[in-house]
Amino acid sequence: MAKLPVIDFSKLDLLKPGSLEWDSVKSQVMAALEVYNCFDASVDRVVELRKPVFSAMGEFFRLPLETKKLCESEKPFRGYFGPLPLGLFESISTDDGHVAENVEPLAAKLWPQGNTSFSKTMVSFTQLASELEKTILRMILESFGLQKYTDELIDSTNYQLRALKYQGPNTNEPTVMSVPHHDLNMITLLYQNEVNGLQVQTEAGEWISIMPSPSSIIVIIGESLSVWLNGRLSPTRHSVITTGCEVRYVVGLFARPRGGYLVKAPKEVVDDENPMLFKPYDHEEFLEFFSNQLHQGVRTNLRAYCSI
Ligand SMILES: O=C(O)CCC(=O)C(=O)O
Ligand SMILES: [Fe+2]
Repeated sequence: MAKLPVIDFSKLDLLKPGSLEWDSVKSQVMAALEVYNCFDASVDRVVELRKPVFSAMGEFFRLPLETKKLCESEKPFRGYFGPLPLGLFESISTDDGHVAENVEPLAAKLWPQGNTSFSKTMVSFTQLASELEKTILRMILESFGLQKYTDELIDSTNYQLRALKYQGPNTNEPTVMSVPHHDLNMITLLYQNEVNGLQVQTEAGEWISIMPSPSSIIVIIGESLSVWLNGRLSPTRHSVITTGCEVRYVVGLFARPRGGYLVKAPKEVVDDENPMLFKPYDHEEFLEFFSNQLHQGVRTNLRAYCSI
């Protein structure tokens, strides 16, 4: 069975644009995306966060439902605490989760006596993941000759932190927890506990099961990056299928365009041979449309929403 390429990002802090090391990692990234639409970034520094992150998430998800619901729709938090089909899935998100001041109020709301280790741990993860995301984004833009747009894109990114919990389905029958989909944001980074389940579809259409190591951060391309690149990269189609009774925890960084920023393909990727495929759009406006449609039982997709 095909295996996702593993790319060594252990020298993340030392990788500098223009260096030989940078160019070598960049070409591995582009080669992996071309075939797999996805790759496994190996980051040794995340291993020391593994225990604290999953124990903080366990502490959060074990809180009573009424307590978790306190933060369900209060900005900068967004929660989902079921009921979903099967009632198996819960999640909580924080906008700009790399900023301690955004995560601390969540801990203060949930634990009246405070819980500084929860916010510290989650913020440390988001900071590390956002550094990795910026590096990968810069490499992708450079390889399309678009590096001058890197700062503009980074400045207009919301580094959303998301914690996900999947209850085990209590059966050995593979059970679909998340149907095949594309993420809507620019880039998603996923870090999971020992319970596997993520599957991704290669460019040739083959589905592969992801078996990450403790240092693996899985890199997924979302639809808005594909739109911004005028289709130069395909978004990663993926799903979650699990078995057994163990809880699956995933912490993710969902880098997405801020409201007010017009997502528009730069002129360098538009020419006679590559006409503009998508209308410029505002991501927050799209998300509002998306969520209204979802309430009516329709899952739209971004490329259809803004296609010309
Ligand atoms: O659980 C995972 O590994 C993937 C989650 C996912 O696809 C999503 O939240 O969009
Ligand atoms: Fe996803």
